Formats: sequence, C-alpha cells, structure tokens
Amino acid sequence: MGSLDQRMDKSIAKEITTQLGADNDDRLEHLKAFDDTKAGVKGLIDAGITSLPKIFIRPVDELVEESNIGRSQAQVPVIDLSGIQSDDQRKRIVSELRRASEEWGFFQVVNHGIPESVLNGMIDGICKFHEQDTELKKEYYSRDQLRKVRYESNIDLYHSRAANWRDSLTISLVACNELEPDELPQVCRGTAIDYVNHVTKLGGTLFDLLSEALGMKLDNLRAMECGRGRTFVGHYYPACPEPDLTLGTNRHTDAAFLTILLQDHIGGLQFLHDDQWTDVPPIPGGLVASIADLLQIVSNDKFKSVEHRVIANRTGPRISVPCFFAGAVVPAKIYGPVKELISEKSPALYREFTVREFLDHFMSKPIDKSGLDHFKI
Ligand SMILES: O=C(O)CCC(=O)C(=O)O
Ligand SMILES: [Fe+2]
Repeated sequence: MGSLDQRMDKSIAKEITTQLGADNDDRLEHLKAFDDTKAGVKGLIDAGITSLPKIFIRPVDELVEESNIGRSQAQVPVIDLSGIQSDDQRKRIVSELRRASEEWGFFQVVNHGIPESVLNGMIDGICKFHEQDTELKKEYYSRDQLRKVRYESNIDLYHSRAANWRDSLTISLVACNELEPDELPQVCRGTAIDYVNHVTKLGGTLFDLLSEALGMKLDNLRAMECGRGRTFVGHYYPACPEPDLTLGTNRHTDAAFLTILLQDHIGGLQFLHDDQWTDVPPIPGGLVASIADLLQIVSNDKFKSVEHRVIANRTGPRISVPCFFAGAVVPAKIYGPVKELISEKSPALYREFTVREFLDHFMSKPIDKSGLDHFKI
C-alpha cells in the first residue's frame, strides 16, 4: 500500500467514481470507465467511496419484484461423506444425495477428505490475490474467455442490467487438463494447485455417487467425462456501503454439471427453495455442492439446477471459490439425456449438443435467464 502507482490509482478511481455516480444514462461509458481502471470493485473501495456508483444499482422493477419473494428458514441438507468405503454408509450417502438432488438442488458436504488447511489456504490465497498491489493484479485483467488465468470484475459487465459487487480471478481448465505453476499468480500459486487437485478428486467421487443416485449402472457420469473441463473462480466481495441496492451475484443457474463451492465465514449465498430465498450458512470445513444445468439435462429433469444469488453485505470482504465441472469441451463430446433414463413413459426432454454449444449459448444470454429452454425438445 501507499506506492506512487497506488496513489495515482486512487486519484483515477476517485474521478471515475464521481463519473459513475453522475446522473445521466450513458451507461456504456460508465461501464467502460470502470472496466478501464482494471482495479475492480476493490479499487472503488480503496478510493473511499461511501455510496453506490450508478452502474451497480439494480433497476426499480427488479427491486420491487424481489421484495415479493419470501425468505425461508429451511435447512439445506448436510451430507456426511464419512465411511463411504463401507456398503451401508455408501447406501445412506447415495440415498441422501438422491433426495438432495431431486428436492433441493443444493446441499453441503462434510468429512469429504479435503484437509481444512487446504480449504483455508485457498481462501487466504484468493484474498491475497485481490488485496495485492493493483499494478500486480492488472497484468491478469482480461475479458478474453480463452485465457487460462484471468482477473476481471463482472464477467457479464456489458450485458447485465446492473453490475455485481464483486471481482473474480478465474482459473480455467476447460480446454486443457494441466496447469503449470508459473501460469498462476505468485501469491496463490501453491495453495491453488493443492486445492485444484483435491477438488478434482472430490468431483470424481461425487459424480460416481450421483450416477448411483440416478440408478445408472454402466454408463456412469465419470465415464461420460462430466468431471472434465473445470473452471475455478475466486470471487472477492468487498464490504458494500449500500447493500440493499445491489447484489454480490445476480440470480442465475450454473452452466455446468456440478458446482463445488468453498465459502468463508461471512455468508450471503442463497438459493430458491419452494420459491423462497434460502440461506446456505457457512460450515467450517464444509463445501457447498449444487446441481447445475447440464446435470439437469442429462438426468432428464430428475435432478434440479436451482437459481441462486449472493446478497451484498456491509461486512467484508467475503471470499468464495466455486469450481464448475463442465464436461469434456476438447475433444468435444455430445451430451443429452442419458439413454438409460429415457423410456416411452419418460421421453427425452432435451436435444443433444456439445458443451461448447451450450457455453456459447450461456454467454450470449443475460446471466439471470435460464439456458435450458434453448435445448428443450
Ligand atoms: O459466491 C458464491 O457463493 C456463489 C457464486 C456463484 O453462484 C457463481 O459464481 O456462479
Ligand atoms: Fe452460481
């Protein structure tokens, strides 16, 4: 902190903050000015803003609609993976997983085998990345989806109706399997590699359990390479001066098969259950798992991909690290409802497609609109 560059950044960010707050609707210009700082939402906070720049304020119709959605006290299922090697315990786990995937779409897993030190190390590494000198972060700032490692604020900045109060570091293992250590930012290099390896393994375990939960025998999800094409995203949600006017993450479903998410102790993640926002409270050592769009499709709607969001908070920063398992993108594999799950009584609800086609469609639509309809028969 306090270098000349950083002080220059602060004065630029202050100027931009004033522009962003200006009462005119030249939104694109404001978005570009914000994007050009390459300092993200964190940069606005560093510049000392005390009110929300206009680009982050949600449209009135959305705020009104939102106020009609209730809050639920329902408890998201917690699945204990201990004893998974024993037949009895595995049966219990599979049956809990089936219920959670059919009725909730969201659940937490504990005793999953990833040491707490690895989880805490990842949270710490992501926090350090976002809190390092802006000049060091800037070299990673990019909107090029093909880059393996990139940092940006709001992946859908130019498409959404209101920007989200968060910055993100993306590590994409979609087009390749391997990650060279020096491709990663130095501050989180060791911890990120450790975490990626552990979560990749846990993903394989969960896909096997989910195959069993779907009653599949031979053609299981692991064999379909659902666990390939992973994207890890290290979100940083700074403390927000006016949390009621914006969101940390807009409501959406995930464009993947499965998401495994690590969150710190702050909280704010919510999903829709019985049409009400339901909290996913942080559990020390636990991980959140959720069914995403592609698993809803291959399961022919047996499993549900549910909408979720993150509320903004006066307290922060909040760190979360979702890993999206998106299947085999390269070489392209064809996905659609699994043959074993379709019959005369239960015909295929979706057509076949490649993940690339799915992801391209996902990126071309507003993030808060479901991508599933496009592939419905
Ligand atoms: O930060 C979170 O808890 C959720 C983020 C999320 O839903 C996403 O990145 O898709
Ligand atoms: Fe999500």
